[in-house]
Amino acid sequence: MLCWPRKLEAGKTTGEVRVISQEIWADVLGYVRKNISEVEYHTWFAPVKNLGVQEGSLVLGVRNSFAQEWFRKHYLELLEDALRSLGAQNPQVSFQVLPAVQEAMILPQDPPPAPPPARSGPGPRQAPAAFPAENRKSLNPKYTFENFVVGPNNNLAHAAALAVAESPGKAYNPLFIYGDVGLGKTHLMHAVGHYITERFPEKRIEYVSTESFTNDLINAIRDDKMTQFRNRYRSVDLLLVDDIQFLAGKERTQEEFFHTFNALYENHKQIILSSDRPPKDIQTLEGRLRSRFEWGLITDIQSPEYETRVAILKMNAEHNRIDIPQEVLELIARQVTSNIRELEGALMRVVAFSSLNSVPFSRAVAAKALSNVFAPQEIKVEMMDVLRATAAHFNMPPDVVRGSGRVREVVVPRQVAMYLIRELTSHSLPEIGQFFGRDHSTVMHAVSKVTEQLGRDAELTASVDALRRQMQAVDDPEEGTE
Ligand SMILES: Nc1ncnc2c1ncn2[C@@H]1O[C@H](COP(=O)(O)OP(=O)(O)OP(=O)(O)O)[C@@H](O)[C@H]1O
Repeated sequence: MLCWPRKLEAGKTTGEVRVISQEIWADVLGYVRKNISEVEYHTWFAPVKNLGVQEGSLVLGVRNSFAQEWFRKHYLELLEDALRSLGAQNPQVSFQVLPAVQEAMILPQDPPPAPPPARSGPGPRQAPAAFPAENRKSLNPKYTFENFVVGPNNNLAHAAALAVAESPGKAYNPLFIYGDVGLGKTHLMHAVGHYITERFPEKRIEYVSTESFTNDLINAIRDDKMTQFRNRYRSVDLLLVDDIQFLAGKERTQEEFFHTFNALYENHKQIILSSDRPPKDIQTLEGRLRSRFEWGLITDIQSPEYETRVAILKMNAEHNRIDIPQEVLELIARQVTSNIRELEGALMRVVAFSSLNSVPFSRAVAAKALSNVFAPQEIKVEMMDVLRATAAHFNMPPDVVRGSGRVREVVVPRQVAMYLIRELTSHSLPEIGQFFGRDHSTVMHAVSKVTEQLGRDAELTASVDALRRQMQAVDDPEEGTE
């Protein structure tokens, strides 16, 4: 059966499980979609609701008993394969017929069963009801200033965005933010949108990618609806345009955008543009547009340094109510260095892996979860790793194992930890002694005591074996973690 951590089972109705299982669900849908026809996918999978994990099984809500039977017969294996591809060893899936009311209640929280987007910008998520109806379509509720971690890599862009949010149309117009993929340009633009929406609910905001702007224009020309097109873009108070570099080489779109820009600018409406490069490096961009892009403020976002990456992971984990040790976040932050979207993906991968295999978070588990995606780094076993793993194995806090207690329940884990540190690290007896606040002869005694018991005491042998396997997965992420 598919095992999930007890923590998750216990809280199966909480947001925590839903968040985790939704991450898994999005991947499952991606897998399914690759393996069946589009018609089949839309007929059967689009209406399915992910109900989360219950008693170790991924529960899917279907519309009626016919669909339930159909899924059991035709898609069970495919769904199990999908979970296996995510690292589940004994996947289990079950189907529940949804009462009409429940179905309606679940809808707003579920991820859209859409195909993976060509570029992973903000998805078409549902926004809280408090959003003004017009703006909510285009702004991602997660992309707010509160959820944006400020570091040396982005503090100028952040300050400029905040200034614009406080005085739209007055501070810097246009604000031009550039930087590599996945570094937070869209997030900052949306943050300005949210800020303005909250303070001035009557203001109209339009967020659009350059690609959508181009497509809208093509459709408007085709359908003879240029007036509507112009009204739409020229009547807003804040225009956010993503990936403006894609204007390059599109003369008609550039022409139309030029007039949109002028209309807004002359009326003191705020424009924010994002791009992967500064205006001067966008080839085949008309000079008059380039110079307008340079009228306001041009600011860039760089790759985040280590501390900012850890802070982003921490905020993400807290946001999703995932209790994950700092050292695991640090490992992920060392593994993924240049793209925040990938950084968040890596965190979710570790969460899904640990959840699907019912193993607690640890550096070893994180290394294994990420080994297929990122080149495995050399991860050395440290004394602290062994102490933490041993303490968790015996269900007690690390400080107690390292403390002065003399009862057998504490002494055995302490001796096991000393034995494993001696075996798995290159630390000397005095160093290990110092780590435990003891003399080297105590460590020597512990090592010989455990050696003596191995093979004789089945329980102790099983504990040492399990911990050794877990620790060795740190050195060799390809090793099993069970
Ligand atoms: N400083 C930050 N703090 C918290 N989350 C961030 C930060 N920067 C980026 N992110 C997150 O990283 C992900 C990618 O960010 P975003 O989509 O804004 O990148 P982008 O620069 O617009 O990328 P692209 O060029 O692909 O459009 C988002 O989930 C966003 O919330």
